[in-house]
Amino acid sequence: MATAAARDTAGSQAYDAPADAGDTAGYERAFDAAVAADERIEPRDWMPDAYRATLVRQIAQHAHSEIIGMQPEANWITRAPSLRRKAILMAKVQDEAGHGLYLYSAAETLGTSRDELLDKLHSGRQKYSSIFNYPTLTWADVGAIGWLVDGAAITNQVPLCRCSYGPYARAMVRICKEESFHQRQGYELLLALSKGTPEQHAMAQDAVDRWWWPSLMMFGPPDDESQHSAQSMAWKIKRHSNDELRQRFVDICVPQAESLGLTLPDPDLKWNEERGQHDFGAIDWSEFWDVLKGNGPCNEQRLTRRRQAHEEGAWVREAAAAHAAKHTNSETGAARA
Ligand SMILES: CC(C)(COP(=O)(O)OP(=O)(O)OC[C@H]1O[C@@H](n2cnc3c(N)ncnc32)[C@H](O)[C@@H]1OP(=O)(O)O)[C@@H](O)C(=O)NCCC(=O)NCCSC(=O)Cc1ccccc1
Repeated sequence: MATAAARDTAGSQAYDAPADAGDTAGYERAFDAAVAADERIEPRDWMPDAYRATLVRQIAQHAHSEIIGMQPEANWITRAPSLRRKAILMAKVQDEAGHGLYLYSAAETLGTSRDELLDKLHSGRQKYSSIFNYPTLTWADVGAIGWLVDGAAITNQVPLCRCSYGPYARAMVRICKEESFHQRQGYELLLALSKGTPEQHAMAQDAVDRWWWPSLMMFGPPDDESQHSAQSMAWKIKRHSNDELRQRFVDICVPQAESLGLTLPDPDLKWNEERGQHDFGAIDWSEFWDVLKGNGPCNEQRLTRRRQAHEEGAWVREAAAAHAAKHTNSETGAARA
């Protein structure tokens, strides 16, 4: 059997599949053995239908989050306080579009088309991250998104670089590198505000107060309410539970908040010597489920804008398809001649 590294360079190839193509139990055993041995599953490998469906669900939701996630920050591009900040923010928002595209491509390797996924997003049949249903009220929110939202995204996504499905795992490597830059720019932006005038400091604190709890919700429901975690962890799609990653994020943020000179809005947040981790207050899960149902402050605005952008982009898709067809025809013509 090829090692994960060898398979990464070799591209798509089947793991040790049974000789008899009708031997479903044999395929299942080979798939389970490949997952147990930490091998990568590649697009042409046999995989259980439910594994494929779980990946499409998660990767599509992830891709949609990147694309919808462009909106809250793009809201501030025209109002960035300096040319430097504007250039950084434009680069960040462009990176997010790129992440969405890698992820849609990864989902396409599972036999689902991008049109189908976008249609499901636009009709509300597939989700995107709850976090992007909150408004960006001040410039400091751009910093809070970078520090907290990108910070939470990295904490969740670094383990996904070891996901059992090859195309998703490989997409995550580059995405995590770029998210790391995003997180640092958010931290640096908040630090500048925190050390600025009393008004700027207050604006930074207010942004952190509003984004802290929704950032903790990004990791998903508590483990005992997470319907997909057990199976996704058995398949090594997810490597850690929602609560484990949430705890890791809290422990990372506490010293960073101190260095920023900002406080986290949780009176119950304190170091637990025995556990070697921070205790933190109760999350308002009713708010989370309500946002998922479409009742967050910006759900309607985000989806309306997305549908509108898709319609406005129709001519670009048509022109690209016409160009590709012309190119293919002229190549075919050249080959005939
Ligand atoms: C951990 C989890 C999100 C959820 O674990 P699972 O095992 O999949 O589910 P579980 O059983 O625990 O949940 C039960 C139900 O609840 C749903 N649900 C749960 N949580 C959420 C939520 N927060 N929002 C909305 N829905 C949520 C879940 O889908 C399921 O519903 P379903 O049955 O599908 O209808 C997982 O899918 C994952 O790691 N995804 C990849 C990472 C990813 O997508 N990152 C996105 C942010 S990227 C970013 O931020 C970059 C950026 C930064 C700045 C600016 C711009 C861009």
